[in-house]
Amino acid sequence: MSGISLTGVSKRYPGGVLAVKGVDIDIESGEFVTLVGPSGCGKTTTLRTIAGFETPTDGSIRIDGEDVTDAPPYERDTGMVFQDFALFPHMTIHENIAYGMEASGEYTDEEIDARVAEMLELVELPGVGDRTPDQLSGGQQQRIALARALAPRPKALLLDEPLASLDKQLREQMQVELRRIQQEIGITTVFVTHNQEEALTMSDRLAVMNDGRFEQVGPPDQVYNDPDTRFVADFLGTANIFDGSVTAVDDGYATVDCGDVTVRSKSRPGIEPGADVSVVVRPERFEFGTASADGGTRSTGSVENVFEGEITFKRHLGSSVEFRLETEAGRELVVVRRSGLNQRSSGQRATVRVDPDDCRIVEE
Ligand SMILES: Nc1ncnc2c1ncn2[C@@H]1O[C@H](COP(=O)(O)OP(=O)(O)OP(=O)(O)O)[C@@H](O)[C@H]1O
Repeated sequence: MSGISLTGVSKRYPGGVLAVKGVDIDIESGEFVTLVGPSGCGKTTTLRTIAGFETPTDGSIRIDGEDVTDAPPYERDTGMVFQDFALFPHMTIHENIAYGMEASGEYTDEEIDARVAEMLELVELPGVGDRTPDQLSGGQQQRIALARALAPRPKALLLDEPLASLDKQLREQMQVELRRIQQEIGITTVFVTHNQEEALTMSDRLAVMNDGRFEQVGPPDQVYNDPDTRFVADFLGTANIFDGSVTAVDDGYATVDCGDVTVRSKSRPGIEPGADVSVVVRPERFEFGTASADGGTRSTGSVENVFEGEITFKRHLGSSVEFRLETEAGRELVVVRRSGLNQRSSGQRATVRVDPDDCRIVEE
């Protein structure tokens, strides 16, 4: 199996759009990496430079240690799946899956038949080989597209929003299925999506893209819990953001004056008093308390990080409940707690608090 390395890869399209601006990543053999970001940030362009459908303006690409920067797609040994499946409508499912192996001229008919049968087993659709694509559902067609991409044993699998056209339930089912298949054969995979939940649940690592750059690359829990930038915090999940000015830094913690409230947060290197910063608190990090009983956080013994307000909104999310709390100063906080623990309702007054260790200072 093989890794993929991008070094300083940029892409400027004819006409002038600089779609990718010097991205670097080393994807390990067998790793599942997701490129995630808003529409137009350069995800598809990055993937297409790996596949060889676009040539980078700058930088280099290696697959399995070999420099493929200028190699055409068919010399790169990658399998690609697109959002619209792109199955050949006039061919049977068997012919679709066999296509890449037939085209290579390297396999006997017996080898191809055996491999097609193996691929149909892998995607759990044995026995559909004689049908045509229009005789399969959307989810089944997408499995066949995956089987077709994997049949010639590519070094890497490249997936461009492959689940985007499926309805929510099927999409969730296919997320699990795709990950199962990827892990079963251990193939290096680059997956493009603008769906943050998909990125967080499926990947070994994700690269959050913004305006042609990688803002942060890391495992899902790290990128979610420890965002480097405000963009990453905002793009992945919900973030409570406190903008303010640092008044003190001691013992690795910063005190941030946000006007209506003071927040004490774990600091980060280079943060000095006087700096304008943003503090991010994930909704699950707040705990409910009572104003009189709290009297402050456990870590600081002060009233920092205790916020009082009225619950203006409550909704059930399944295993958890989301609350909106509005403070006197009009600040709205989003709080998520496990179901069953929360007897509070809209209209009630409440306090929430957060441990400074659960607060993150991010860059703009
Ligand atoms: N063939 C092209 N010629 C010129 N500009 C292009 C071309 N393809 C994409 N672009 C531009 O490059 C930028 C990045 O596009 P890209 O498709 O890579 O983004 P994306 O993150 O995949 O977006 P989406 O999620 O909408 O597919 C956009 O500004 C887009 O308009």
